[in-house]
Amino acid sequence: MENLESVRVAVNIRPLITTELLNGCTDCITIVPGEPQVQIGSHAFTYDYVYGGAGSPSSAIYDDCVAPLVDALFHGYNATVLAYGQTGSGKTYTMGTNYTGEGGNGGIIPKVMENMFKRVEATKHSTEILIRVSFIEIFKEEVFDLLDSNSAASKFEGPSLAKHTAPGRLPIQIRETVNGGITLAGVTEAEVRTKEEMASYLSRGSLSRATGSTNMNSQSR
Ligand SMILES: Nc1ncnc2c1ncn2[C@@H]1O[C@H](COP(=O)(O)OP(=O)(O)OP(=O)(O)O)[C@@H](O)[C@H]1O
Repeated sequence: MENLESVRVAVNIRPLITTELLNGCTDCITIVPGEPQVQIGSHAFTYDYVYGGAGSPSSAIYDDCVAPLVDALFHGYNATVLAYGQTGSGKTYTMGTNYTGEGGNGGIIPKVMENMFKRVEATKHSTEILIRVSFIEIFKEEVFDLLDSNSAASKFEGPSLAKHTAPGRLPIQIRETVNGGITLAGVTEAEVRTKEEMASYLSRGSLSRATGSTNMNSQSR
């Protein structure tokens, strides 16, 4: 039955970070043993998976939740992995979108890249596969192309500067296609042939993000 569900929800509980410990914060979530269920006070919430804390190790997220989607891609399906949570809850860390190219491959996206190209390599004699990447940021209800080399954001030289809204960045337009789909007009779709090439777009786009640093997320950048 589980595989028939097209949407599955996993919770990744992060440990308290140093500033929280210094402020005397304590864990408020307990995991119901043997169940994908967490308890906060008198409220219990059930998900498809629970990682971190006393749940399954976070390192299992890719194999459990994402590897089947990568497999499905090669069978012609679309797949989306969406990280949702308040600021500082661990979305960037879990997804791996603070990628610098040096180590730190624990996030979901670096693992997707690695496994996609393994698959491409294994099937290259029988199948031709075209991979294109886009990297956008939705910031204050506008969409920005993080791979646009003409954009002011991409010309920023370091991650510390990239924390601020880039002046002069032009948002891209969201349009509806004739058949009712949604398209991002003119968004960069870069063709990539190797994992390294794709990783360079991820690290370039990561540096161009304008997302503000907050007290809760500043250590992840
Ligand atoms: N599973 C984890 N294990 C250890 N540290 C973590 C984990 N998840 C997040 N952190 C740390 O918690 C802090 C906040 O995480 P992160 O920046 O990923 O949050 P975020 O949800 O992306 O925030 P924002 O929405 O503001 O961008 C960072 O210091 C990060 O290194």
